[in-house]
Amino acid sequence: MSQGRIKTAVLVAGSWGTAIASVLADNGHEVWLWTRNESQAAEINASHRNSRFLSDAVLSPSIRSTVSMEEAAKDAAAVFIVAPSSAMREVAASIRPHLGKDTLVVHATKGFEIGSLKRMSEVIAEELPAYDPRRIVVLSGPSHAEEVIRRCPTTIVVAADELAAAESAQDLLINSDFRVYTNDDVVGVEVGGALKNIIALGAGLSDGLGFGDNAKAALLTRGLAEITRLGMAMGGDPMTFSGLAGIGDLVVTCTSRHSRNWRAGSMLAQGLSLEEVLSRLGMVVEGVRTTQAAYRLAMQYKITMPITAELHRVLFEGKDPKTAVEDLMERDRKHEN
Ligand SMILES: NC(=O)C1=CN([C@@H]2O[C@H](COP(=O)(O)OP(=O)(O)OC[C@H]3O[C@@H](n4cnc5c(N)ncnc54)[C@H](OP(=O)(O)O)[C@@H]3O)[C@@H](O)[C@H]2O)C=CC1
Ligand SMILES: O=C(CO)COP(=O)(O)O
Repeated sequence: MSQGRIKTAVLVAGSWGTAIASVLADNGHEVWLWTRNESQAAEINASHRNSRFLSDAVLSPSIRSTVSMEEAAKDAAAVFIVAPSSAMREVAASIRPHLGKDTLVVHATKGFEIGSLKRMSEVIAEELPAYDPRRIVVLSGPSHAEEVIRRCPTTIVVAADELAAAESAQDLLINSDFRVYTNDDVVGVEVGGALKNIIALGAGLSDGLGFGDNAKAALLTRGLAEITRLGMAMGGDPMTFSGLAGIGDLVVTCTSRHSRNWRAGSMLAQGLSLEEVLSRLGMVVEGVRTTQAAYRLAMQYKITMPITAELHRVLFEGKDPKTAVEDLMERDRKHEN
């Protein structure tokens, strides 16, 4: 079901947007990579590099970068929004005047809007009121940009209420290095992709404190239990959390040296403040805001999320991480399920 060469726009030119642009270019599509940063656009166009975010990669010369949203999005058959969750509403609103009725809208952002606690597809639907929300596709799964750009074998999932939209995204992205599955559980895929970052922060803390592999396995397993509980309460299919957007992404983010969330946790364990950690990393660490959002969502849905609650105390209430682990271990005894 190939769509042939089409015009695509990727917003924005961070690590993940640049990697997705590269997959689209590898598949022969016309790719416009939008950024708000003129010097970054100039570097991508002249040197085929995005040195701030993917310093080792040489990009396809066919990727063109622009600071003009009109140039990127006008007449595009597919628009990929790959902004941090904090910028999603602003970026989605900025494409509204240029979006065609039949344009495919895909987002690859992992987080919630902090004020409204909305999922990213809900934010996009609000900002694009003329667009059929059933056709908004979410892209998620275990996929570090640093490996995708090197064409390491990667599997991801694309989900939409209207399966044909997910299949269109699958068709645009799939190749022999990048295997794309479809799903119709938008809620589960979005919630799984967002919440795993909380557990990855915890895994980084645990590793940084030298707690070993048993502790990490415990965090992954009990973390998945929390993710599944909240995800199901929000309407997700339990099966999704055993898939790429659940356990798949949880494993890669909790174990990979590429993960910014894991690295942030391990730096916190060294005693750095949250502000210092974020400024040293210089890239988005979604798990910080997602911990705030999930803490509130857990209260809203009356779900027990002990790891999230302890991480919230460590990040925002000054609790010592070692005491947080002791408190987790000394909770009332429980049946596993
Ligand atoms: N990196 C990865 O491997 C993966 C990331 N993701 C998800 O993708 C999303 C984006 O992350 P990632 O690409 O890694 O982030 P990066 O930190 O690599 O890049 C963030 C980008 O967002 C831009 N930006 C921030 N605010 C705005 C704004 N208001 N308007 C326009 N541009 C803005 C930044 O531009 P500037 O430089 O001008 O500040 C920068 O280009 C996150 O939700 C993340 O969880 C998902 C899978 C893999
Ligand atoms: O979502 C990711 C991999 O699938 C990226 O995780 P980090 O944001 O922790 O680097």
